[in-house]
Amino acid sequence: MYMQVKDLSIKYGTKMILKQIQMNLQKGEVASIIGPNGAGKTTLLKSMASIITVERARIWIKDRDIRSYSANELAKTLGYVPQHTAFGYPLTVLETVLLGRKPYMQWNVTAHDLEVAGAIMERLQLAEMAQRYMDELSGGERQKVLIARALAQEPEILLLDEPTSALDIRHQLEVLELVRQLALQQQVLVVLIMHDLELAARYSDRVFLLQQGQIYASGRPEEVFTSANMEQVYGVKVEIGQGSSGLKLTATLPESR
Ligand SMILES: Nc1ncnc2c1ncn2[C@@H]1O[C@H](COP(=O)(O)OP(=O)(O)OP(=O)(O)O)[C@@H](O)[C@H]1O
Repeated sequence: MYMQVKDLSIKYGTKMILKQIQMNLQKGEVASIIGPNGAGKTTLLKSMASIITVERARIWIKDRDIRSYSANELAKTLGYVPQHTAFGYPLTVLETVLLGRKPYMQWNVTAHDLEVAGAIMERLQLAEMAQRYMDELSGGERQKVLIARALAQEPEILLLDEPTSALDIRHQLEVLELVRQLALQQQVLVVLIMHDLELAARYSDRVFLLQQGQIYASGRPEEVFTSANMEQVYGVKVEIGQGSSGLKLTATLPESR
């Protein structure tokens, strides 16, 4: 097993936020975490990224407790893109992407670092804005730069918290196609938090449905996206059909007819 979450529980004050989470994740798969607002998705992803430190050996990467990784080792292994990032000082797009190379650098940016950053920026169509400042970008452009920074780390695990939330439909598909390719071609493990259930179904090999800090269901998209699960967890009526590009979910409030 490549990455494991073993019996993870997390409390804020007296409130249990995560309860006995178990996940076994393989190399090369795209896994989505879904669930209603406040279910604990971000808390789970932050624990997996070691942003939240857990007290016991609950998160394992390649059979090693995540707490035994040095910061540098972890940055080469795992890239994490949060939902929101605050920038303390002005950086250009290129400088931001190059920050992703930091775990590999000695003193200076090498030609190879520039090459890696350049290739990723080309792939995400950011090359033309390389010299622009982050605070001059649109929300979607900024989101793509942060994904590019994580990719520049050349991580084996990519954890993305709602990576497509600020993107228009074309850029959503581009980013999701890109992560699927990374999983398929470079065997990267990708874990996404997604609110768009149809996109989650389409791009994930596996889905973890969270409800009030617990995994309510997990499995292949067609196993998890059932009317019963959706109604139970989201409190909506969902008709599930087969569209041309995957599952089609039509949700209605239970009281509406
Ligand atoms: N630092 C914190 N201190 C106390 N409570 C917190 C903290 N961070 C999150 N919570 C609470 O933990 C619960 C889970 O939050 P989390 O952000 O993990 O949910 P989520 O599933 O990602 O939600 P969303 O879909 O709205 O982003 C929420 O009730 C939230 O209010």
